[in-house]
Amino acid sequence: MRCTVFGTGYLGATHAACMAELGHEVLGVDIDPGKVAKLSSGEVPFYEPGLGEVLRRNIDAGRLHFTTSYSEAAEFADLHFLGVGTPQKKGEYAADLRHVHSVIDTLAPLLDRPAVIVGKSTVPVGTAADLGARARALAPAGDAVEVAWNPEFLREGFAVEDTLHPDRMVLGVDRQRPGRAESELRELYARLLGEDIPFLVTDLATAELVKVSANAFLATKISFINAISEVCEATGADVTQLADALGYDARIGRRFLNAGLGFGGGCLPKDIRAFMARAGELGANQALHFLREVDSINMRRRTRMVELAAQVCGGSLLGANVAVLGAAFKPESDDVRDSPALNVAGMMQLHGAVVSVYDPKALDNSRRLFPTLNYATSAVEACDNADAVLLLTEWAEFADLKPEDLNDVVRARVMVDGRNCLDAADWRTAGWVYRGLGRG
Ligand SMILES: NC(=O)C1=CN([C@@H]2O[C@H](COP(=O)(O)OP(=O)(O)OC[C@H]3O[C@@H](n4cnc5c(N)ncnc54)[C@H](O)[C@@H]3O)[C@@H](O)[C@H]2O)C=CC1
Ligand SMILES: O=C(O)[C@H]1O[C@H](OP(=O)(O)OP(=O)(O)OC[C@H]2O[C@@H](n3ccc(=O)[nH]c3=O)[C@H](O)[C@@H]2O)[C@H](O)[C@@H](O)[C@@H]1O
Repeated sequence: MRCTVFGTGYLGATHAACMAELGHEVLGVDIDPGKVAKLSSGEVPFYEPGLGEVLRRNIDAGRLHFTTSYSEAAEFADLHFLGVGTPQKKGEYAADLRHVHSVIDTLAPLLDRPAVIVGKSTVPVGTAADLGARARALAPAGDAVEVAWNPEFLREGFAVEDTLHPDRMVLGVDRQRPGRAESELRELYARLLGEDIPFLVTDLATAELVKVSANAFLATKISFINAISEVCEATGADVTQLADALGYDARIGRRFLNAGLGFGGGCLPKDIRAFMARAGELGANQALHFLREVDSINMRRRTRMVELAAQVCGGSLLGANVAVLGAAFKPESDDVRDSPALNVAGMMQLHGAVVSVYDPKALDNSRRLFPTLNYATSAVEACDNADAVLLLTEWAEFADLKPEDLNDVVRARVMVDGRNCLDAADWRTAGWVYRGLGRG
């Protein structure tokens, strides 16, 4: 089969490469010529484990190409995926849909034969129906253009794995109109679905809500354990052992109960806010009030970390040398969008600390976002003469750090473990002051 993918960022580049991996002919479309040039040459313009190999294998096979040309895309296929960004609007909670609208407004007028547009982006409920009306009005093919919604659930750092082995496939279709989105996607995903992966077909609104509800639940689970973490801090209890004990209950499960600096990234924070905004527009805002608390618990973790850093530096950050290990919003990613680690680093600098940041993959993106911070090329360099070391993103190389790696590097043996990924006893035995978030 042939398909296009509009938007070749973290989601779209992965989707395009993986659809080619399934044996299809794919054309990725982006308005960023730099990104298109890099992808066309087999270079992934961001860090995503394993994606480079899939990209290059399928470019070499002649199945995968990238372009900035919408007319080329309209000619190339009749199945078009939409994977552009839906960031939070400046100064509002609502999602910014201008990129989504731009794809439809530019592509639809070129559609002079039947076509299926399948949304992957995370959008407020009701968007898909609106885009369908918009596309049918603009397309020469009129009602022969169908808009469906197939939300994406991939996690950064596991994007290829999650795309090729999803937990489930969800497809929303316009129940008012006969269409071929379901048959097209069943054919496109056939090699995936063979692994008895559930394929749920529903209406457009339900599919849109499944996605935002999934992210809202995940954010809620994280803020739940971080709320409990605040109680643990007040009682000297250990939230990591508490989470282990909760996780043995199959109804709760241990995953996403890691207390620490909380959630960031280009999705969870914006998606819960957009969900609240949309619910408000629909008159259902009471229903999602709890998400306000989810958001504020999450943001409180960051200010708590800054307080803790000041505490361990003798009560003030003024003039303190602070090493920050981790800048990406999570390990195995270079994504610094709403990174809790960088947010904390920036706040500490504002409090007068001299901050030195190291991250295995996210330094370039960090420099662009926070140019005034100091950046190191290794953990040891970042910790040189440090009054405190803050572990804020749990990269494996940081979780594997031993006290002897840093004993003679720092000015004061103080470790603040923002992701509770170190063994407190190891560090305390080596004479370090060790503080976790919610670990006594
Ligand atoms: N990043 C992730 O792990 C996941 C993201 N999503 C959702 O997917 C969507 C995209 O997210 P990301 O890939 O992270 O965003 P991104 O910002 O990395 O990529 C978006 C891409 O779209 C391009 N673009 C913008 N306007 C365009 C247009 N008119 N035509 C063609 N290309 C255009 C941009 O140049 C950029 O390369 C969002 O709605 C997000 O919530 C869903 C699941 C996972
Ligand atoms: O819509 C999206 O973009 C995606 O958002 C999340 O994926 P992602 O943001 O890539 O990363 P997660 O692994 O979910 O982590 C999100 C944040 O939560 C934090 N987190 C995660 C787990 C945990 O136990 N505690 C915790 O603080 C991480 O550090 C990170 O900052 C969802 O997990 C994906 O299913 C979804 O497709």
